[in-house]
Amino acid sequence: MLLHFTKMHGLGNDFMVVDLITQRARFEAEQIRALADRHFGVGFDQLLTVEPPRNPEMDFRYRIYNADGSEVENCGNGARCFARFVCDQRLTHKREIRVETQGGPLTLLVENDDRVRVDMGVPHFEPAQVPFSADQDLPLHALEADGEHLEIGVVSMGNPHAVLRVDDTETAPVTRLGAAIESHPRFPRRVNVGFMQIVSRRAIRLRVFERGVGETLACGTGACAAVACGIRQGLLDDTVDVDLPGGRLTLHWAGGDTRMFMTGPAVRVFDGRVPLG
Ligand SMILES: N[C@@H](CCC[C@H](N)C(=O)O)C(=O)O
Repeated sequence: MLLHFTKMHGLGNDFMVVDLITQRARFEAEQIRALADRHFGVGFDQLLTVEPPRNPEMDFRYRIYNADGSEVENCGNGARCFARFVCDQRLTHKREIRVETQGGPLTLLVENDDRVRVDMGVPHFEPAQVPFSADQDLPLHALEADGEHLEIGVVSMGNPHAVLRVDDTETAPVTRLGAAIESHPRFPRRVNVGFMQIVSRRAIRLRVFERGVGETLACGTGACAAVACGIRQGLLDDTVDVDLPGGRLTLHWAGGDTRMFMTGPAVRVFDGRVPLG
């Protein structure tokens, strides 16, 4: 059987997008790992599937799988590509699209200039919701990883994030510390790890070591997590430009129980077909 897919990216965080409304397939973790392989497969950070909603109030179900085959709760750059995909494929005529994810509902707003704005929901800092093992809900938690004493912010954007402040993202030990924190026993479901450099109250630089992938060129939920932690720590204003290795996202969060908004591009690269055994 040949499976149709579209290769897309959001700031270089790349995706294989599969329409499971007009075609049928089921993915095993091993197949996903083979498809994600950059030498022997299609090559991607995440596989995104477009499915009919289970909840009739939603327009679509949006499922996300990391390159290691694990299914995850949320993907911000993927959400923008998902919106662009369902519009381009004429699966909807709406410009405001409601999708259900494992991490909760998301609203995607397709703008006229090829950019997509996503309502990313409310950041949750309570350790149990991340999940992270800690007695108290603090802006910064002490963590020992790879022989270092670190201070991290933790937050759930539907998926788990740890945010570490660094002086310079260029020289930050992203691979070494990212891997140590990703699989730290205090994060029972593993974690995405952001390395945030504060440039001003309205601008940060960020590199993210993603759970189940490694370092990517951009991470949308990672950008939300860094800005949420930075605002909670009193370091940032409510609107922040986030410069990632793959480009810029703009984030807005008014704090507390308000919802966070992310704006950025979504690019279609090519369409293809692969055999699926
Ligand atoms: N690239 C993503 C996040 C994808 C999921 C993440 N690796 C996880 O395991 O939670 C984004 O843009 O948010």
